[in-house]
Amino acid sequence: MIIAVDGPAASGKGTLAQGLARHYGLPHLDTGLLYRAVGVATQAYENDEQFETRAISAARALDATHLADLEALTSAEAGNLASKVAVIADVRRALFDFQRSFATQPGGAVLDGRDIGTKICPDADVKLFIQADSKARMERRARQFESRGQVVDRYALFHQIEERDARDMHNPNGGFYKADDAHLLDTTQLSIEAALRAAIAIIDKSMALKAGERQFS
Ligand SMILES: Nc1ncnc2c1ncn2[C@@H]1O[C@H](COP(=O)(O)OP(=O)(O)OP(=O)(O)O)[C@@H](O)[C@H]1O
Ligand SMILES: Nc1ccn([C@@H]2O[C@H](COP(=O)(O)O)[C@@H](O)[C@H]2O)c(=O)n1
Repeated sequence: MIIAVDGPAASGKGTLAQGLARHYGLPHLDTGLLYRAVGVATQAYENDEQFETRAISAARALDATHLADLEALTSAEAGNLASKVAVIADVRRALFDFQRSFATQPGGAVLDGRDIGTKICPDADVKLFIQADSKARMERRARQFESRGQVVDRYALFHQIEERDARDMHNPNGGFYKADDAHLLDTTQLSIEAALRAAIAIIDKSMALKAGERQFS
């Protein structure tokens, strides 16, 4: 079974995807980490004319060793850099095969990102689009950073998240929108556990419906 989980920054899609992977015994890929790793590898060229070519080379050279330093990859700066390299068509092309072969491994997988249901796995068995209002997302991210001992400027963080969302939504090479067959799950008022229970209910119902359709076709 392939489960696609998409949604904006700090909506909780990664946490949810991890929980789903545990529940269904599937491997999980946080695809944002790939873009973050490319962004971090290209950081020194951010304001340089070589930025694009360096990002493409980094994407082509990416392997699992570049995904190890989670602390660096999950910083606000890495998220920002990720959304800058994510607009480059050849970067997306270079990362496509990695994501696609992860998704199509025997038994299936859970992938979370922005374009999983639309571009990477349009054939996913179940697609979830996770939503939460901007203030809730900012607060979740703020607490995440504070738990690492960082001092957080909530006003700046709110604007950073909105800016990144806007860049992602208007990315001409991205696919960040809710697929027609994706299930919308708003987690603004849901705890992590309640969001996971709601997602499992959606998936189980959807898989049961599909099994029923197969039986009568
Ligand atoms: N339903 C929820 N209620 C409260 N906190 C949550 C909820 N879901 C996730 N969180 C917390 O919010 C923070 C961000 O969650 P997470 O990393 O899963 O979001 P994300 O959408 O994957 O973010 P990004 O796209 O930026 O990687 C984490 O600290 C996580 O524990
Ligand atoms: N499938 C994806 C995943 C991510 N991106 C870009 O990477 C940035 C960081 O992603 P996070 O999920 O870790 O926040 C994100 O803002 C996107 O620009 C993407 O394009 N496609």
